[in-house]
Amino acid sequence: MNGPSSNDWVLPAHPKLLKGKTLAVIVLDGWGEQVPDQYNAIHVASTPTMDSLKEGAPEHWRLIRAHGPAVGLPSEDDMGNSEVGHNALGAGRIFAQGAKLVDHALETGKIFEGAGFKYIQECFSDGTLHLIGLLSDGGVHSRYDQLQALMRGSAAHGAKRIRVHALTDGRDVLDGSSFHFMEQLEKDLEELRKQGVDALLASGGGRMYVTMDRYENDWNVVKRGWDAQVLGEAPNKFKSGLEALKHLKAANPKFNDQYCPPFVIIDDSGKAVGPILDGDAVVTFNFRADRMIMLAKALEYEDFDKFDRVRVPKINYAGMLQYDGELKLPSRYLVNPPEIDRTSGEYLVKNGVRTYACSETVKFGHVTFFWNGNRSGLFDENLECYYEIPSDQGITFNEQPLMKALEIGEKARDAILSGKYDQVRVNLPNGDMVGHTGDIKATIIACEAADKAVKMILDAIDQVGGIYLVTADHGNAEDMVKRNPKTAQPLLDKNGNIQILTSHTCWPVPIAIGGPGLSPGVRFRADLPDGGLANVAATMMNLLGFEAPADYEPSLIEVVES
Ligand SMILES: O=C(O)[C@@H](CO)OP(=O)(O)O
Ligand SMILES: [Mn+2]
Ligand SMILES: [Mn+2]
Repeated sequence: MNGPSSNDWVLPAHPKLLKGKTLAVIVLDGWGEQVPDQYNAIHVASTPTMDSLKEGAPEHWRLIRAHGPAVGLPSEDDMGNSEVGHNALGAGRIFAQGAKLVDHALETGKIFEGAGFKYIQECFSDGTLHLIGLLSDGGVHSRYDQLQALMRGSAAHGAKRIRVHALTDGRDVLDGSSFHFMEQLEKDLEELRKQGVDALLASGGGRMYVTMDRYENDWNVVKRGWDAQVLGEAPNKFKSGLEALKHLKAANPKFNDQYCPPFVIIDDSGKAVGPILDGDAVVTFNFRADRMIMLAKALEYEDFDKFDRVRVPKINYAGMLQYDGELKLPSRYLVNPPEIDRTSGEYLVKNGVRTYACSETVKFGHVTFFWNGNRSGLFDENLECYYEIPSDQGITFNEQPLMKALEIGEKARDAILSGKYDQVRVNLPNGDMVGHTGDIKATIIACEAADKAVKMILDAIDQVGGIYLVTADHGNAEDMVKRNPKTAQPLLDKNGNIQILTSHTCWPVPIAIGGPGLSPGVRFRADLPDGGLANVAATMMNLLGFEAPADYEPSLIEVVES
């Protein structure tokens, strides 16, 4: 759909709510609502500010859906994630997301008829098809069944030589599950070999240490992957993926899937079996954008100075999707991305709303790029300021659970007090980033830090007579163990240890509104019990004094006579 004509961008004034109140929009990353037990880090943490907001229920505090179809994912079993969560928050409508679009393209076989695949296919007669991505069925960045279908379909469509470059997960799925996925991959590759396709694993490494950095936090991560995938070089060399994982784990008591060191697979003569060479085809098979963009740049850009690529092979490269609509990156892709248009950010800027958005690097793109429908950059440099606080590099965030929460709080406070902005939007990463480490103690500290940052922002809103809207993009820190779905009791592994959950969850997230600028008659409607993240954009527009576009999901608030 094309954008409306310039007149259509005008949002009508809300009949009852006035413009001119500063609105703080706070997104707590990975902050859901779940049973209050010892494995709920948010519950255990001292979070007086968030607790006090809860007292406003049901008129000023409620829960909203942040997973599954409510955010455009295939099923109720799909946990939420930052991409789909911030897309829904910013766009005010539910778009079928990457996971679903790829499923459809594979089920119908359309993926193999598209221009992207045809481009890849050009290399099949003489070159190798390389598939790089996350080995997981988490459904956040990739899914194993999609990789399977892509390998089989490519073979059926003429690929003679396939090399997989696998990134182990342990973040969207249980730590340790890389062994299971690697075993499955090796079986599937063997099956292909039986059918006459020369199919092998070529390299591997853990997602957080190899390749899948985001927002240019640490190019070394991408370089490690480049060396293994393209140059066929890594400090660790093995004959098979399983052998690699077993050895690396045995060698390091702290080994985990997310931080597995890079390795390459070698043949009997000690030569890497699958470096990327001139004339090869490459597909990055993750559907999610943020953690593939840096590699896409390294693979596609002629001018590139982020690290020494040593050798830049002439390849036909396609992403599973196009990851950045504004940069048109990558230029070739197998499946069209969701066309997220007319986002609230674009509307608001066209209606003169001045916006300040801030987070630290690891989540900076969430409140900007994802919020704006996977679009880089500002809509209007005169009305917007996006501020990035550099994240710590090279650490797992349980080592530094405070992260930059207080710095984000300070920046937001200053932006609010400056009077220069109508909307001040932040993402507070702590619950999520520390929750992903599986370290419960550190996650508790992380949640306390996020709560303090919320307080700083709410205090500033108090001072200027503004309004706040506090919510989250999906669950994480509220549930740190894998549970028996029937009893909710923690599940034990074969050694009798509690299984730690490093992933997001399917739990709902809170939303709270308030502040001295909130009209007394404003309250959450009772007739939207299934409301989700996509209902937030219209709510924000109302709080800023506008009616939302007619096709946005309905606002969560109503104004009653008080
Ligand atoms: O770290 C990430 O990439 C995901 C989990 O895979 O988390 P989030 O969606 O919160 O960014
Ligand atoms: Mn998130
Ligand atoms: Mn996360």
